[in-house]
Amino acid sequence: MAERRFCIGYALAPKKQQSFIQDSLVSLAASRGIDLVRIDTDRPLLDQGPFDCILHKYYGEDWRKQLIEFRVKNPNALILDSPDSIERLHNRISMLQVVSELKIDNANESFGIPKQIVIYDKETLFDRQACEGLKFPVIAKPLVADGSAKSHKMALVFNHDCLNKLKPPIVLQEFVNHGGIIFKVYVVGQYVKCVKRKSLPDEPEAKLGNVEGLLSFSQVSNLTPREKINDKFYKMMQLDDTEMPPLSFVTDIARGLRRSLNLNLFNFDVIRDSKIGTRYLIIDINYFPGYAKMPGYEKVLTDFFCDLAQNKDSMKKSPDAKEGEDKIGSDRQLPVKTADQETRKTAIDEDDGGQSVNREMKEETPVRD
Ligand SMILES: O=P(O)(O)O[C@@H]1[C@@H](OP(=O)(O)O)[C@H](OP(=O)(O)O)[C@H](O)[C@H](OP(=O)(O)O)[C@H]1OP(=O)(O)O
Ligand SMILES: Nc1ncnc2c1ncn2[C@@H]1O[C@H](COP(=O)(O)OP(=O)(O)O)[C@@H](O)[C@H]1O
Ligand SMILES: [Mg+2]
Ligand SMILES: [Mg+2]
Repeated sequence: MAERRFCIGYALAPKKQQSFIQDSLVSLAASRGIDLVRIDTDRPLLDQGPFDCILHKYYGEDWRKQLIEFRVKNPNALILDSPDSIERLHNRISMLQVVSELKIDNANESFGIPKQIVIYDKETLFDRQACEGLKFPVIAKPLVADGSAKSHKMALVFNHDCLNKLKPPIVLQEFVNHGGIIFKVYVVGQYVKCVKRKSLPDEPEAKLGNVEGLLSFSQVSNLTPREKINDKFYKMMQLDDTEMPPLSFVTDIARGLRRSLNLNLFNFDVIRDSKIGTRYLIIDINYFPGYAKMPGYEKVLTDFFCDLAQNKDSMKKSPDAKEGEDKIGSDRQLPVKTADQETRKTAIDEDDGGQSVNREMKEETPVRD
């Protein structure tokens, strides 16, 4: 009898397709019975396939409608992830709301989000009262985080007078000194990996040479060294010497976020408050991030796809998904392998191929079925 293969159709923007769909991933997945097939987004989705699963980072009303139709015609197919769940990450306020609602018992470390306010119009920007209680410097971030270049354009603002240079709607978030290092926590289903990256330098380094009171920047952790805001600072700073956050703590947060966001594929940015060394602040959550930057991403993703293939048949509707609701995929997550506990692998390592620690961890039910 012919081998039963699991077909995953992917719909990705060209840049994403180029970085994520590498030959090494396609061939490893194929060797384990998973076919990765490109979806032509210029053609109707229903004319393509058949697909057991759709993997997508693709937007627009038309695409959403096509996914709804696809779901009606293919009730057993998985859609990763639900457009509704992804949507929540497209607004920098709703994105971080889940963090504030998360409860994790940890005696040594604490977590939260930096103090922030949202400004919808120019008048409020001039209103000093609106910013009362907010300490400068602040980072001004576009409210919308839809993946456009514009949505990554930030400004470090040193005083209230400079706010008038900004274009609402924006979020003003207190800048927190964090030693110039950011932790990026990648989540792929039950798998969690934390890496270090360079970030904005602490004040006053960030302010050095700045006379305007406002410093614009974009995608700091992805910049080449030449483009770094203050290269001298990074030379002085030792990325290698920075201690990682405790593995179990990061994993607990990742697990909690995965449940409440109802997403399988995301990462989040965490900084450690230099003033309170045990306080961690989550500043950003991204859907389907640059996984190809994770060493060994092919295996992590292939393992995840194989888990999907194995567990697909046992996936059920979640109790809170109403019939006919415009929820695609959000009612489907990978069920746990045992009734209430399972062993899973969590990895913490350095971004640039440094030391890597893999630990087997016991965790409670990581996802609901
Ligand atoms: O392209 P990459 O590999 O830098 O990945 C970007 C992510 O970088 P990261 O994995 O966190 O280092 C990036 O993360 P940051 O916002 O830089 O924290 C975003 O997830 C970005 O997607 P979008 O533009 O917000 O839709 C991601 O871009 P897309 O590839 O999804 O367009
Ligand atoms: N509250 C903050 N305090 C200090 N640095 C921050 C803060 N928020 C963001 N940053 C820095 O700005 C960068 C971009 O901000 P982020 O919210 O992650 O936006 P993006 O979605 O474009 O990645 C972060 O990677 C970090 O270096
Ligand atoms: Mg970020
Ligand atoms: Mg982001």
